[in-house]
This record gives sequence, C-alpha cells and structure tokens, in this order.
Amino acid sequence: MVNTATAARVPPATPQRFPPAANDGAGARIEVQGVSHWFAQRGQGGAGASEAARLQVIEALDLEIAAGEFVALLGPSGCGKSSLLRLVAGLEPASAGQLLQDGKPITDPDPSRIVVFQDPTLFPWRSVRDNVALGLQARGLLKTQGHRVDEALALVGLEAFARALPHELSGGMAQRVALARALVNDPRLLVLDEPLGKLDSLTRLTMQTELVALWQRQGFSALLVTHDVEEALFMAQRVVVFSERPARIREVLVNDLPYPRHRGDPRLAELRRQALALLGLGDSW
Ligand SMILES: Nc1ncnc2c1ncn2[C@@H]1O[C@H](COP(=O)(O)OP(=O)(O)OP(=O)(O)O)[C@@H](O)[C@H]1O
Repeated sequence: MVNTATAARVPPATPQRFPPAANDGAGARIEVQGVSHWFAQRGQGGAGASEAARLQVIEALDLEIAAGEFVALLGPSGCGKSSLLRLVAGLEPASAGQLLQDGKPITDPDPSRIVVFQDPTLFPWRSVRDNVALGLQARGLLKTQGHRVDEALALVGLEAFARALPHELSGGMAQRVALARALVNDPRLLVLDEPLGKLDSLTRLTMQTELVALWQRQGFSALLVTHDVEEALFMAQRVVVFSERPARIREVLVNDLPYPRHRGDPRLAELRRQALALLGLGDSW
C-alpha cells in the first residue's frame, strides 16, 4: 500500500500558487452553547434508557470558534472529543444545548462543514481524481464546477497523480487526497479528527505545516482533535484542554505566536509544559 519510492518524488504542496478561495476566506463561526451529550449504553435500553444506563460524554459545554480560527482539542482518551466533533459536524444531534454555525442551528451534515478522519477511506477502484470529485458529483455539480477538482489536487500538490489509483499512493499522499476531497467542497469549517494519526512521524510533521498553509490560504475555520500535544500547539491558535469524561473545559491555552511557527520556539515549550501538566503528566516528560 505504501509506496515510499513514489512518495519521495512528491514535492511538498505549495498552496500559495493558486487563486483565492471561492468562499473569500470566510470561515464559519461556531458556537457550542450549554451542550451535554450522552449515549445509551449497549444492552441497557435505547431512547428511553434510564439515567443509570447512560454514558455522559460531554457536560454543559460552552465554546466558540471565531470565523477563520484554528482551534485544537486535547484531552484524555475517551473523554468525548470525537463525540463533540460529530455534533459540530451535524452527524448527530446533541442530547442537550445547541450548536450554531453563523447564528443558525446545526441540525444535519452540510457540505460547508467537512470532516477529515484518520483513515482516508478512498474508493480503491476510483482514481485520485474521481475520489476527489465525489462530493461535487453527489451534488450534481461536477459538470459546472469540475475545475475545482484540479484546483483541490493542486492545493495538496497531487496534480501529477490525478490518474493514480489509491494503492499506488503512500499514506501521506492518500491523506492529501482525503484533504483535497474535503477542499473541493470549499468548506467553511474543516473538522479534523486525528487526520495525521496514522502517518509516520516525518510525513506527519510535513503535513502539519501543509495543513496550516492550507488553512491560512483558504480561510476556513478549523477544529482539530489530536492526541499529539506538540501538534495541537504548533498548529492551533487556541488549544482547549478537556477533563476526563464527561468532557468539560479544564483550560484554554492561547498560542498567539505568528505563522509560520518555529518548532523550537521557547513559547511552544512553555505551552507544552502547561498542557502536559493539565493532562496530569507533570514535568517529567
Ligand atoms: N455511538 C456510541 N455509542 C455508545 N458509546 C459511544 C459512542 N461513541 C462513543 N462512545 C463512547 O463515548 C466515550 C467518548 O468517546 P469519544 O470517541 O468521543 O472519545 P475521544 O475523547 O475522542 O477518545 P479518543 O481520544 O480515545 O479517540 C467513549 O467511552 C466511547 O466508548
């Protein structure tokens, strides 16, 4: 599956070369207002499950993502981070409270909010180009807006691989295709659920930089879940640190370092120390 020889020939994406985004840099403003969420536990009843049979994953959460902001979520495993992403994406309704996009309730999935998961989940029989075209095709926009497929591939530096099949790609290239598949929709919010989690560490560092460049270039808002403290601090403007389940905000770390950032910046080291302490990992790391 991973073709490192081919991967080595792929230049880093250079988003600066391409025309302005159609959304004119207008990222979505997201408001999470008094949101609580719980699941019925397996084998203990469905919609009518009693309090005791419910697993509460989010508790009375208030959070705002400003238009065009990059926010990352950190927290203990299983605390409810991905559950929150699913609510923001509109993949399921919150048990209590409300979520708003630009002042309007989020009730369903919408092409203005695209989720990128850890696994690129490409259709193996479709070319890179045809995988990226899926969103436009599903909405009947391919004939009139097909040029956006090429623009999205160019944004992630994969123009030369448009005809390749997924098995010919490295892990990093496949994840870039997943990003292009998201970008073709010109999203106002990119919801990133550990999107770099399966990549080798060097590719991961490269793609962190590329993702930040795409975010700066395209102007969407970004909400990232990651287990990697450095990744969160390197990429985001604010890092929300959650408690153990049910997720409550323990602290919001503000990183006002300008971009492009330097990984050796002492401010990043200080924020890392704070984040690890908040996650209960102390100074010994
Ligand atoms: N559809 C579901 N039905 C029942 N329980 C669920 C469902 N989805 C998630 N959970 C449970 O909710 C809790 C929170 O899960 P979630 O995936 O949101 O956590 P997370 O913080 O993203 O975890 P991780 O960091 O390990 O990915 C977990 O205990 C999980 O088992």
